[in-house]
Amino acid sequence: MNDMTTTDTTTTTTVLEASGVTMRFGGLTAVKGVDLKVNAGEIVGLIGPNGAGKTTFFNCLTGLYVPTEGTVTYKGTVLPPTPHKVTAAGVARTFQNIRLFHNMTVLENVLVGRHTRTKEGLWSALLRGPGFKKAEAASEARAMELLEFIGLQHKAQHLAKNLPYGEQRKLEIARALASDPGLILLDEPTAGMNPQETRAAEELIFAIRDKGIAVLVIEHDMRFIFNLCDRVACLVQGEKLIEGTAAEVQGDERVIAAYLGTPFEGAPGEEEVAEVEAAEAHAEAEAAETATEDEGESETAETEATQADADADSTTRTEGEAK
Ligand SMILES: Nc1ncnc2c1ncn2[C@@H]1O[C@H](COP(=O)(O)OP(=O)(O)OP(=O)(O)O)[C@@H](O)[C@H]1O
Repeated sequence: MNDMTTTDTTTTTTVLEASGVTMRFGGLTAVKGVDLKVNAGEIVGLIGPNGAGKTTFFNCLTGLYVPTEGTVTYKGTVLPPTPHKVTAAGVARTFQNIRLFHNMTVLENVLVGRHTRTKEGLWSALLRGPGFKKAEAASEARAMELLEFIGLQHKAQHLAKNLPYGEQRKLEIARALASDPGLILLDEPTAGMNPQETRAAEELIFAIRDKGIAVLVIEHDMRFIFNLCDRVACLVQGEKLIEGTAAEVQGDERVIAAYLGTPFEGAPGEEEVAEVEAAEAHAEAEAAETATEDEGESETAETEATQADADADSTTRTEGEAK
């Protein structure tokens, strides 16, 4: 994206293509041979239970990790394995844990995101020559435009740390947009947000897509993801379990099983799940047995108490009669 004008979103050009991406950490394979495409104008969701490998996959796409195997291309060119070069190539991202410069202003945070698009060199910056001043003014204008886009222009001079949580997340998105990406990767953009903030985040992501920026988003909030995404891929234990439209993925029983923890055919850890279920069934049966025993005991105690009352009554009556 090089301006804020709305672009045609009907094109099917592939923006990002990950082929056979594998990431191993010693003996642990966090991502196993994952293929994924994001086309221009698309919002693609990446879901999966905790520890499924979603963030690791993002890190492989953005140069934070060099994949053990596989390739990642952006608009047909293999992405360089360094984060700032990936950003310069046109892929921006946000992080699961907000990474703002807390003691800098809102505007300064967005300006930091502009650095890959600023051509002025060190000497120009030090001497603050006319070239630098012109570039600085242009960057500031662009940053203000982005703040307006996310609705934070009135807080440009506030310190980032003083923003409410939902606005800090928005600011992170504005900072990522400042590098004029063609693709933005959002890692849990609604984490910790209330329902209103989540709704606003959804609108913001649609607006980003409408500006011609493709979106790949990781989220745990299923309602959010299925509302938002054109396609959704689900990772389970590092592998892509399924990819399809929101409706296809939402209704797939393997996805439901992955989230609810029910075993499905071929699922890793099936034996362990069966073992846990057997143990739970055993514990339930024992609890039911104990409850029956307790019931029996309390019934006996009740009978004994009734009998004792009856005995006491008859004694009283006998005593009365004797008087
Ligand atoms: N730098 C690392 N070194 C070793 N293991 C790692 C590293 N990063 C991630 N892992 C492991 O890789 C697996 C996948 O983790 P990852 O954070 O990618 O999952 P996730 O799907 O993003 O989870 P969540 O939804 O909880 O954020 C986990 O078992 C994790 O412990």
